[in-house]
Amino acid sequence: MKILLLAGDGIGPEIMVEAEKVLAVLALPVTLDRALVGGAAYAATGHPLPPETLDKAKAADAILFGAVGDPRFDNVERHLRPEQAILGLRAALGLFANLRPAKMFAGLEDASALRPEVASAIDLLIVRELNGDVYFGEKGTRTTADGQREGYDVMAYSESEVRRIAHVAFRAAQGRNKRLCSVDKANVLETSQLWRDVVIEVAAEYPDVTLTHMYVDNAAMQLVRNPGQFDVVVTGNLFGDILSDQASMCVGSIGLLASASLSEGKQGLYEPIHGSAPDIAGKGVANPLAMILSLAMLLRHSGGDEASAARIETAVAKVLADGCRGADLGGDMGTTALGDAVVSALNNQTHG
Ligand SMILES: NC(=O)C1=CN([C@@H]2O[C@H](COP(=O)(O)OP(=O)(O)OC[C@H]3O[C@@H](n4cnc5c(N)ncnc54)[C@H](O)[C@@H]3O)[C@@H](O)[C@H]2O)C=CC1
Ligand SMILES: CC(C)CC(=O)C(=O)O
Ligand SMILES: [Mg+2]
Repeated sequence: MKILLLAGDGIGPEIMVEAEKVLAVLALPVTLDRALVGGAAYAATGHPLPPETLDKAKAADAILFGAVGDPRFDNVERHLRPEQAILGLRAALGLFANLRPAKMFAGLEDASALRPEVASAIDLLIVRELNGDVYFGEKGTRTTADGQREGYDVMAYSESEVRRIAHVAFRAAQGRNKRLCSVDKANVLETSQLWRDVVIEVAAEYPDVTLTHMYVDNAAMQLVRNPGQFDVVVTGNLFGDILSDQASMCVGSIGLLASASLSEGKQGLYEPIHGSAPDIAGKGVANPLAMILSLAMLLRHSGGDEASAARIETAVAKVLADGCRGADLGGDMGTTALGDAVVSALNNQTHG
């Protein structure tokens, strides 16, 4: 398997080092390559997603992605901002299905933003559509009749876009607890009414899955009130982006949530759900566990290597159960120490 490592900027390179250490311990028959992306690529080449990076991404079986978003370049033209690199990769590679699992790790209940007895029930999967919605609709600024500037971003979903993400979500629910909650804003948005109609059509093919619908404002509230009610949640790009950051604090930290971005084929991009965290970049305190868990998702989904994925997840669970905590979880372990702890847990597995 050819894996492309795109560390990016901010904390991206710091956490990528820890994932590479984990990969080295597993000693798998993989070929690694690297390329610049985001702020690092913009600084070196004047573009956040240079052609050579895109070519390498297209040729890879899987991409492990750190993060992009460098405030030094916040004021460059929008299409050259570091964040455009990840949006460009998602579009160019057809990565329409973003899987964002959130599960409570044993022993971490005290770190949740919720009461421990509420948090302990969390085991959900957000299936976020990743190629459409306001992020990819027509956008711009125009002048209103009364001479003001007005910004606009068109929210649009076609039937086929909704259908293909609905199938991913129903299949995921079949492999879990057979409950799917579709989150929309169908009381207000035409896009959401079509979304809901198509999801209901697709449901006919999955009679073993119980489908419910929830408005996104209620979903945000229910995620905090009673997150244990959710099994699989399917939603659009914007709502999924927001709800998954919220879900991360329900299980303790944004530094724990991994994701897989999948296309119709076997290729996938794997990244933590968080961004480049400029406020802590360079300080050695970023939590690398979401990055390491993203590697596990890569090995499972693109590599078909369930055993190695499970080993990594078991090692991370062990490290957390042993009380290892970074600053985000109220502890004092740095990025390197946390990566070392996972490596050590993996080595101990190997040696019985
Ligand atoms: N896929 C990507 O590369 C993404 C990029 N971004 C970009 O990242 C930049 C920063 O965005 P923010 O809104 O600040 O979101 P962020 O997710 O980077 O950070 C939000 C907060 O969470 C903390 N945090 C994030 N990851 C952490 C980790 N692994 N360990 C400990 N603490 C962690 C940060 O220190 C910060 O206080 C922006 O330029 C944004 O556009 C945001 C989300 C995703
Ligand atoms: C840079 C953003 C478009 C990405 C984001 O916030 C996310 O995918 O979670
Ligand atoms: Mg986000």
